[in-house]
Amino acid sequence: MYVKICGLTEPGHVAAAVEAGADAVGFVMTRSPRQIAPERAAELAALVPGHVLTVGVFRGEDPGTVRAAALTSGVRAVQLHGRHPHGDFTALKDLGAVLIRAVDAEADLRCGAYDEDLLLVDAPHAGSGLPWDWAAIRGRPSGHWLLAGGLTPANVTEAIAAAEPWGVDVSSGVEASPGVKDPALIKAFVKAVRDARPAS
Ligand SMILES: O=C(O)c1ccccc1NCC(=O)[C@H](O)[C@H](O)COP(=O)(O)O
Repeated sequence: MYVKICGLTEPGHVAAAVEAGADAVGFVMTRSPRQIAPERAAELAALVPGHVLTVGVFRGEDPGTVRAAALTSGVRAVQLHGRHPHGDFTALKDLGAVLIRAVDAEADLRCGAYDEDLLLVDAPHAGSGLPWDWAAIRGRPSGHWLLAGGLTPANVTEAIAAAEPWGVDVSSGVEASPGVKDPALIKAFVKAVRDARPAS
């Protein structure tokens, strides 16, 4: 099961995510309590070993703005939240980055429908930390997709069993306070995911 830890802002927290065994780490470069500048994301991304995917997170920005931030930060993946048109993904293809389409459960849940490489199915308000009815989408998303929204070390086992995702993503659930990650919670989250078995 793939694990992404999102909303990292500090070198120590990036190190904690890598050490815990995360597959991907996210840097939010859009309005958020976790927002960092592309230049700061570049400093953090430089600390991440090659086997861990660095992801730049955006919401509603035009492709030109996303492209500039992705190039400055050097992230290897771009995550677009909201109802971006197909053309926004097409316009970013030549970046060579992994493209992640992040949507709520009401959207088209076929991974690849917008030429994206990965789908992320999230709560209606990204980064809110609010759980939602994960079981309601069981069997609907296709392809490689990540479940997000209100996950914590305590509930991620249940969420995986309910929705049967390919991977999971967390931000608030591994924080001591909004925007401040807790290394112990990061470690506990990754361990819980590694120990979890999707329901058969
Ligand atoms: O984290 C944010 O504040 C954020 C703001 C705007 C767009 C996206 C954002 N986060 C993206 C993520 O991938 C989060 O990890 C995901 O929404 C889950 O968040 P949470 O419910 O806090 O675990």
